[in-house]
Amino acid sequence: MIPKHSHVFLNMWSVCMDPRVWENPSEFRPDWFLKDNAENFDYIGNNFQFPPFGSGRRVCPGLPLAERMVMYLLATLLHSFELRLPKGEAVDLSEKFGILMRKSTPSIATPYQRFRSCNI
Ligand code: HEM
Repeated sequence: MIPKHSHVFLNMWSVCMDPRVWENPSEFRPDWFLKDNAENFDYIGNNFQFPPFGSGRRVCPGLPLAERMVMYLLATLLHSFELRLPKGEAVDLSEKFGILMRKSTPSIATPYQRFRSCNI
């Protein structure tokens, strides 16, 4: 386990995929972040296990806005639209390494409105 206040330079992104920190890091396991576990995954920049917003002097200044809005935006989108892939296609989660981690195959999905009265 990496010490909480390590002064060793860490590559922020590789630590998110480090099996010493995360058991089976490539697995999609949203339960890691459920309420009971949430306090273990502080993301405000003091804990290097999970630094999605960076850390230190250049930590993301949009964190408080993102924290309030991302869940709301995502929930609204998923509530209002069903996203369908082209027939016969599956989502490919393989990654392409770079400054930003990208999907190696982009997914193209079509949003279908779930409710007739939906205005967004
Ligand atoms: C889920 C949403 C977001 C994520 C994951 C995110 C992530 C990041 C990360 C990783 C950095 C680099 C931090 C570092 O160098 O240590 C950064 C920087 C930055 N972010 Fe965000 N960000 C998000 C949303 C936002 C929003 C909503 C805003 C503005 C409204 C914003 C504005 C900025 C700015 C201006 C910087 C540059 C800070 C600097 O270099 O001093 N971000 N962000």
